[in-house]
Parts: sequence; C-alpha cells; structure tokens
Amino acid sequence: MPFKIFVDGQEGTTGLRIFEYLSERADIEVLRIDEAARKDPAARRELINASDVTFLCLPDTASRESVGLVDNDRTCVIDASTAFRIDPDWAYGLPELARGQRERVRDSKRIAVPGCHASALVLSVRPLVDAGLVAPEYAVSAYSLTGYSGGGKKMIADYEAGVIPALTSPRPYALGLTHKHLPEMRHHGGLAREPIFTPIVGNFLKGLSVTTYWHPEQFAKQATPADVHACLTEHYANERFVRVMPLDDAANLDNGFFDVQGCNDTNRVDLFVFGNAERIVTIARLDNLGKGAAGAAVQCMNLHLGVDEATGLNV
Ligand SMILES: NC(=O)C1=CN([C@@H]2O[C@H](COP(=O)(O)OP(=O)(O)OC[C@H]3O[C@@H](n4cnc5c(N)ncnc54)[C@H](OP(=O)(O)O)[C@@H]3O)[C@@H](O)[C@H]2O)C=CC1
Ligand SMILES: CC(=O)N[C@@H](CCC(=O)OP(=O)(O)O)C(=O)O
Repeated sequence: MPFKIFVDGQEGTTGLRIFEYLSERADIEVLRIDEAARKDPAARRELINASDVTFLCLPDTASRESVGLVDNDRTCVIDASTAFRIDPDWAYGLPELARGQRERVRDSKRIAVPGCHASALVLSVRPLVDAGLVAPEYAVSAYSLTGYSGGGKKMIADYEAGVIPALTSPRPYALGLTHKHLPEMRHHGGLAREPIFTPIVGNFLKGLSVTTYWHPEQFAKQATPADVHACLTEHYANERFVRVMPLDDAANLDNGFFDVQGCNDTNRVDLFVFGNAERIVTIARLDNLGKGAAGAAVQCMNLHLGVDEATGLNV
C-alpha cells in the first residue's frame, strides 16, 4: 500500500516542487484537491485527515489554520512556514543539527521545516557551539546571498516580468535587522542572542549561501581555521547531505569567485572555511528550493516514514 500524501498549498513555489519530487515515486499516492476547493477548509480537512503525511506550503496564518483541521492522531504534518519552528511541540526538520535530532524528526507527528537562510546559518554555527569552540554569547554576524524564488510566487513574477530596473542588481533587505528567521537561528544555533543578519536577493532563480564572520580572538578557546574546519568535518562525517569542503578550497572558486548556485538541484549543503589567524569565514551553500525548502521537507518525510532518507533526492 503506498503512503497517502497531501500537499496543502500545491500551487505555490514550495508545494509545486514537493509535488515534482513525489510524482515520480511508486511508494507514494498523492491526494489531489480540486482546484476550485484548494482554499476551502472543509475540503482540506478531508484530505489532511485521509493522509499519512500532509505538507503545509502556505503562509503562516493558513498553516496554523490547517493544523487546527487535523482531527486524528495518525497524520504527520510537515510545515514549511515560519509558524512552528521554535515551538517545543514541533521537531525542527534538520536531522543533521545535533545528536538526537534525527530521532526527534523520525518520531514526531509535527515537523517544522527550517527557513532556507536559517538552515545554512545553523548548520555553520551549531557544531562550533556544541564543541565549546564558540560560546553561546558570541555575537554572530552573517549575510545571505539568495535567489529570488525564496520570495515565493509574487517575487518570482516580479523578477521574471523583467520590467523593474532595480531588480537587475543585488538588493540587500531586512535592514530593520529583524528578519523572520532570527528566532530559529538563535534557538537552534545554540546562541544566547539573535545574530546580525542581512540577506541579499539577486537576479537568479535559486541558490543560496550564508557567510558567517568569525573573530578567532573572541572564541571560547584558541582556534585556527583548521580547528574550525576539523570541528565541522567531525560533526558531519556521516551525513550524506552535508559536505565539508577542503580548507581554503581555492579549487572550488572560479578565479577567486564563489558560485552561489553550486548546490542547485540537489538536497546538499556544502560548507566552506576560509581564513587566517586573524579572520575566519564559514560559508554554507544550498539550493533554497532543495535543502532550503522542498528537499528538506521530503527528507523529513522519508525519515518519518522509515524509508531511505535520500529516496527521490539528489545528493
Ligand atoms: N520559497 C521558498 O524558498 C521557501 C518558502 N517557505 C515557506 O513555505 C510557505 C509557502 O511559501 P512559497 O511556496 O514560497 O509561497 P507561494 O506564495 O509561492 O505559495 C503559497 C501558496 O499558498 C496558497 N495559499 C494561500 N493562502 C491559502 C489558504 N488559506 N489555503 C490554501 N492555500 C493558500 C497560495 O495560493 P495562490 O496561488 O492563490 O496565491 C499559494 O499557492 C511559506 O510559509 C514560506 O515561508 C519555506 C522555505 C523556502
Ligand atoms: C528571497 C526571499 O525573500 N527569501 C525569503 C526566505 C525564504 C525562506 O526560506 O524562508 P521561509 O521558509 O521562512 O519563508 C526571505 O528572506 O524572507
């Protein structure tokens, strides 16, 4: 018997991508909602409760509404929105995060898929905090370069219309320094305070990298770029979806330039460490629609259903 899966928000950017992943799988039966009824709570309630797993690919308010429609204790809900990412009753859908996280995701019926920027930052920071190299009080600063698909249907339409001149160059945003991913960055990064974080959206569809700045003299214990690199390498040694690249990986640069799109169409995160005795940066690269959203959601579903975590995903 195939697993029954419902995608609430099937017409959106994340929903469509999840649909693509699932439609090629023989072990999955996708429950489809009638186009005209896709925002109707009664129709959604029926399909949510008929499913083994429901993905919510909706704005936060609609996600909360959908969770309220679950009236059985069998359906697992995997939510792509920001609504539940630091809720203690939900598992944060990043199995690679820390010891025990994979089991938490596997065993939970409520899984919150991390934000794309947050996945990249948290995967860069958390092992350093857990290893005691960075104190929780460390003042983390980071920026993200992201493709425009992260902004959903409206932003995609604006960029692809090609009529707004300002969209041809990179645009920093969230300059109120209260980006919606800060709470999960703090909470799951193991940090005492929220980072200073400024994303920049560029004129390309997908691909994301978060660069985090480190001052070695502010570490909890003395450490070089090689120590940071060794810490990340050890933490992710058995992870299929996280690659720690060679220290100061010039071979992966094009004449010194970094490729933000290098993980596109995969569910992979590539982690880089560059630096010297005075200054270090880590860079985490992913596909914001892959490991940053739909790929991560499918990985969590696989884990929860007890099938191979990488089923249907490109490493
Ligand atoms: N894009 C990305 O890279 C990522 C997005 N996310 C999160 O995933 C969620 C979806 O984002 P994204 O796919 O980008 O957004 P989109 O705007 O592309 O899609 C959202 C979809 O939800 C539908 N919708 C809105 N309200 C309701 C409702 N009440 N009932 C049913 N459907 C509804 C919309 O309908 P309509 O088509 O009529 O507008 C649209 O199809 C958001 O919470 C976002 O934060 C998470 C990680 C990354
Ligand atoms: C370019 C762009 O606007 N990106 C979105 C992030 C998309 C994402 O992963 O975050 P959510 O899952 O929290 O929506 C932003 O920075 O708000």
